[in-house]
Amino acid sequence: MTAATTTRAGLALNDTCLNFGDGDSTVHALDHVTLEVAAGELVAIVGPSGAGKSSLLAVAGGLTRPTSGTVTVDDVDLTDLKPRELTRLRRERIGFVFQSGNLIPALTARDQLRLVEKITGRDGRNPDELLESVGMGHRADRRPGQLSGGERQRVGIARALMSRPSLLLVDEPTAALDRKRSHEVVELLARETHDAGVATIMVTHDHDVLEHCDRVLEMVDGGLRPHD
Ligand SMILES: Nc1ncnc2c1ncn2[C@@H]1O[C@H](COP(=O)(O)OP(=O)(O)OP(=O)(O)O)[C@@H](O)[C@H]1O
Repeated sequence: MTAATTTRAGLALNDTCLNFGDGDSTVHALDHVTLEVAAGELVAIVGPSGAGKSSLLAVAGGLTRPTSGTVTVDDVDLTDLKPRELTRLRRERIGFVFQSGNLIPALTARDQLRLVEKITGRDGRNPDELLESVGMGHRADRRPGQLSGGERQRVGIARALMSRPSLLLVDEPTAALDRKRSHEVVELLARETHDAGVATIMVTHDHDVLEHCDRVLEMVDGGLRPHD
C-alpha cells in the first residue's frame, strides 16, 4: 500500500452514523453524514459545541468505528479493514494536527519529523525541506518549549505531512493563537493542502480564518449542511 500504487481519491463518508448509548438515551453524534473531500481541497467544519465535529474527525481518521455507513480514504473502506490494516493505513495515509501541536517535549523540530520517518519506515518527505516550506527552517534545532504557539503549530503541520498523507485532519489549529498567527497558520494549511494534493478537514470555531478555505460546512445535531 504505497502512494505510488494508489490514486489519491481523498475522503468519502457515505450515510455514516455514529450513535452513543441505547434506546431513549441514544445520542446521534453523526446522523447520516455524507461528505466528499477531494485531494487538494481544504474543507472547514464549524458548528456549536456538541454538534459532532470531533466525532467526524475520529470517524474519518479511523479512530472510531461508525455505527453504520462507510468511510473511504483513497477508495479503501476503513470499515472493512482488520485492526492491523487500519493501523497501517492510518500511519501511512492519514495525518492529524491537534490544537496544541502535540509535540514531544524532548525532541527538536527536526527530530519530531525524523521520528515519523522511523515509525512509518517509508520514503516520506525530507524533514529539512519540509520545515523550510512551513517557514521553520531556522528553528529546526529548537525544542517545543523554545517555540511560540504558532511555531509549534507549524511544526505540527509539517510533522503530519511527513508521510505524504492523503488525508489531513486538523482540530482547532488556531485555538491558542492571536489573529495574525491564526491567519498565517491557516494560509499555510491551505497552501500545503493544494501543493501536496491532500484532502484536508479543519474543525474550527474561528470564523476569521474561513476565507482561506475552499468550502465551509456547518455541523448541527450530527448533520452537515453548507455554511452561509
Ligand atoms: N464517548 C462518548 N459517549 C457518549 N456520548 C458521547 C461520546 N463522545 C461524544 N459524545 C456525544 O456526542 C455528541 C457529539 O460530540 P462531539 O465531541 O463530536 O461534539 P463537538 O462538535 O466536537 O463538540 P465541541 O465543539 O464541544 O468539541 C455530544 O452530544 C457528545 O456529548
